[in-house]
Amino acid sequence: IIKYFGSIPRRVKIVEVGPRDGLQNEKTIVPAETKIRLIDMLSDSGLSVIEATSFVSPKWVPQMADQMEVMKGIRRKPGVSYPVLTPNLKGFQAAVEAGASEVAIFGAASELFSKKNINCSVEESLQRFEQVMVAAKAAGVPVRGYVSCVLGCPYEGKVAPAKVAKVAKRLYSMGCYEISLGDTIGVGTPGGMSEMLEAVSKVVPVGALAVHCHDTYGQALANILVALQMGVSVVDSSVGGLGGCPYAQGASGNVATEDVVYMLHGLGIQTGVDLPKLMDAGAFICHSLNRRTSSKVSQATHCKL
Ligand SMILES: CC(C)(COP(=O)([O-])OP(=O)([O-])OC[C@H]1O[C@@H](n2cnc3c(N)ncnc32)[C@H](O)[C@@H]1OP(=O)([O-])[O-])[C@@H](O)C(=O)NCCC(=O)NCCSC(=O)C[C@@](C)(O)CC(=O)[O-]
Repeated sequence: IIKYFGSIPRRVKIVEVGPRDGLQNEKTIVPAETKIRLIDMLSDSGLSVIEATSFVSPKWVPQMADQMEVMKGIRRKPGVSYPVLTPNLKGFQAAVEAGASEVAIFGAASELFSKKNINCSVEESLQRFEQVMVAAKAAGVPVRGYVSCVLGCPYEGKVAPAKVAKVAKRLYSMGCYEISLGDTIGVGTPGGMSEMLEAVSKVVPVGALAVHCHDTYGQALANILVALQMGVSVVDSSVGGLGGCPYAQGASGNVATEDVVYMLHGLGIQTGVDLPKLMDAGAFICHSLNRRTSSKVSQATHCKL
């Protein structure tokens, strides 16, 4: 199959963001033991990166206030990393205290989104991230970088690829080992995705890029396929298609991990993920939230039962 898809990778790393991005927007507080069980089920499914929680202000995101309990409660599987979000030095220090061995800083290509999400300008955020980076380097903690609003902003509308490239380059230059490009509100199309990736891959090696697609307009899988064709081999997704950013109203969940895995396996791409076990994790969390899964693959499979 692969010959029809250009330079599509043979193996893809999936970064599971369900326990963090998936749950951060839930209005009812999800008990820490449910989050811990979810993370353990996800690691049992073969996922190698599971974003566990975030060390942000509990006033801003109350759902993540149990970050310490979650980090202490999970069963750490060898070979699996459990990164956490840290917006500033305070968050970084708390994360390390909780035993985090990898963190992520999160910036945006849009000024207004940056202000709404982390209460500072893009430039101020990059200065804060520099401080986190210095501390992380001293502690030997790898840092991933996010850029939000790469294909559109809920407050500013269209975002120019050059703006995305500028922030991505800064994060990469300060030492992030990977830059995740977030279509925060899921407005992108394959055309916009390819244009944006073309601009970013001129300043950050494509091997250090990840895509993070929300599925608001039903374009996420198509956008991911384009990214794969352009050489990207890291994809963020959320089990059950849970999620949304509390500071991006109207944004639906991330693309469902089950659907990404199904597509990748159909392309002959290895992920290391056991799809039935992953679907069990999705069923567990959707049942706990009393919610129908947004994964098309899980919906179709359950219809057949
Ligand atoms: C960044 C801040 C903290 C600035 O918030 P601020 O109010 O400007 O912070 P501050 O430095 O002025 O401090 C105010 C209070 O917050 C406390 N504080 C300060 N820092 C921390 C911390 N790390 N952990 C816990 N507490 C903290 C600090 O101690 C103080 O407490 P008080 O004296 O009032 O009791 C705030 O805006 C915040 O927490 N924002 C997080 C928002 C968030 O988590 N959004 C969702 C994640 S991003 C996302 O989902 C997008 C992504 C990554 O998935 C990709 C995509 O889809 O695009």
